Amino acid sequence: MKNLRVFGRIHNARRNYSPLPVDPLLRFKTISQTQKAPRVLITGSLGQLGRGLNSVYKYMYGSECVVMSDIVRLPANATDVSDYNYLDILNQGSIEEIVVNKNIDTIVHFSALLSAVGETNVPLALQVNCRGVENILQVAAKHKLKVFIPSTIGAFGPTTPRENTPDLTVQCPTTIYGVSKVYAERLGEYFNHRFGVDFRSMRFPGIISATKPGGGTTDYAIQIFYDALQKGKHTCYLRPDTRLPMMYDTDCMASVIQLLAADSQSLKRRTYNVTGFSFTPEEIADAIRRVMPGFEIDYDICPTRQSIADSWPMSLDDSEARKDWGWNPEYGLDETVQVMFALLRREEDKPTKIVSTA
Ligand SMILES: NC(=O)C1=CN([C@@H]2O[C@H](COP(=O)(O)OP(=O)(O)OC[C@H]3O[C@@H](n4cnc5c(N)ncnc54)[C@H](O)[C@@H]3O)[C@@H](O)[C@H]2O)C=CC1
Ligand SMILES: CC(=O)[C@H](N)C(=O)O
Repeated sequence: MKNLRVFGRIHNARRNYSPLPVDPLLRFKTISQTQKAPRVLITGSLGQLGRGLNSVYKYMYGSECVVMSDIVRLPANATDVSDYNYLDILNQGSIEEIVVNKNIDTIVHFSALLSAVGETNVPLALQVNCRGVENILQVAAKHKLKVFIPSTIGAFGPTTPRENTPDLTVQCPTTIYGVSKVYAERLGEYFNHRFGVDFRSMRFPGIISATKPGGGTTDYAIQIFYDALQKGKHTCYLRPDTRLPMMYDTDCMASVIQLLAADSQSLKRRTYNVTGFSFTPEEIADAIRRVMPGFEIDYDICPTRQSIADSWPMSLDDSEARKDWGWNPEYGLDETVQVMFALLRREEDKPTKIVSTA
C-alpha cells in the first residue's frame, strides 16, 4: 500500500496541476502483467535512484521481489522500506552471500560516487566505482544473474560532439566519475561477450526527483525546487546558459524496468543513451516562474562543477533505445516543474523520508 501511495501522490499531483495524456502507472502495470516477477538486489538503495526503483518494483510485484542494500543506517522514520541489508560492495563475499541466501536473479547496481564528490576523493571513487563494478560482475558471472549498471552523460568528455550525442562516439571523460563509468561500460560488455553475463546499461542524463541528490553536477536542478519553496530564490553554481540533458524520475524508473524487461534479441548494444529534455538554469528558472511568478535566481559559479558541466553533452540522441526496445519518455520540463512542486509541497507536511546520504 505504501508504494501505491507514493505513485498515487505522483498521479494525483499531476492531475491537480497539469493532466498528462497517459496514466503514469500504466507502463509499470503493463510490464508486470507480461513478465515473471524477478528477485532483485538493489545496491546503493538509499540513494536518489535506489529509493524510487525499490518503490516501483514493490508496486509492480509486491515487497517480496526486492532486497534493498546500502552501507548506511536507515533514517529512524524511513518509509517504504522492507528487507533492508548492510552491504559494502567492496566485499565480494558479502554480495555473494546475499545473492545466494535471498535467491537473487537480478542485480541493479546503484552504489557509486557521483561526479562532484568523486573529484573530492579520487581513491574512494576508484574503489567504489571500479572495484564495486568488478565485484558485481564477477558475482553475476558465477551465479548467472542479469545485471543493470547505470552509466551517465559523464562518460562523455570535451572531445565528444556535444549536441545530439550518439551512442557510439568519442568517450574521453575528464572526471574520475566519467573514467570509472567508461570502465564499467567496457567491463560489462566484456563480461557479456566473454562469460555471457546479461549486462545492461544506460547513459542517464541528470535525474530530477523529489529526493535529495548524492553530490553530482546536475544536483542544482533538484535543489532549485527546494529553494523555490523555502526561500523563493535559488543561487545556482552553474552559469545561466549551461545546457545539460535531464530526465524526470518516473521516466528514469520506467527506462530501467523497460530495458531489464526487453528481450535480449532486441538489444543491438548493451549500453544505450536515454534522455528526457535539455535546459539551462535560465530556462528552468523561467519554467518555475510560470507557476511561481516571484521566483528569483542568481549565480555564484563553482569552477569545478562548471568545468565538469562544460565537458558534458548538451543533448543526447536516444533514437537507438526508442527503436530497439521502445523507449518513450513522458515528461517534459513543464510537467516536471508541476510534479516536483506538487510532491515537495506534500512532503512538507509529512514525517522524514529517506534522503541520500552519500
Ligand atoms: N542521479 C543522477 O542524476 C544520475 C545517476 N546515475 C547513476 O545512477 C546510480 C545511482 O545514482 P544516485 O542514486 O543518484 O546516487 P547516490 O549518490 O544518491 O546514491 C549512491 C548510494 O551508494 C551508496 N554507497 C556508497 N559507497 C558504497 C559502498 N561501498 N557499498 C555500498 N553502497 C555504497 C551510498 O551510501 C548511496 O546511498 C549511480 O551509479 C550513478 O552514477 C547516472 C546518471 C545520473
Ligand atoms: C549526470 C550524473 O551522472 C550525475 N547526476 C552527476 O551530476 O554526477
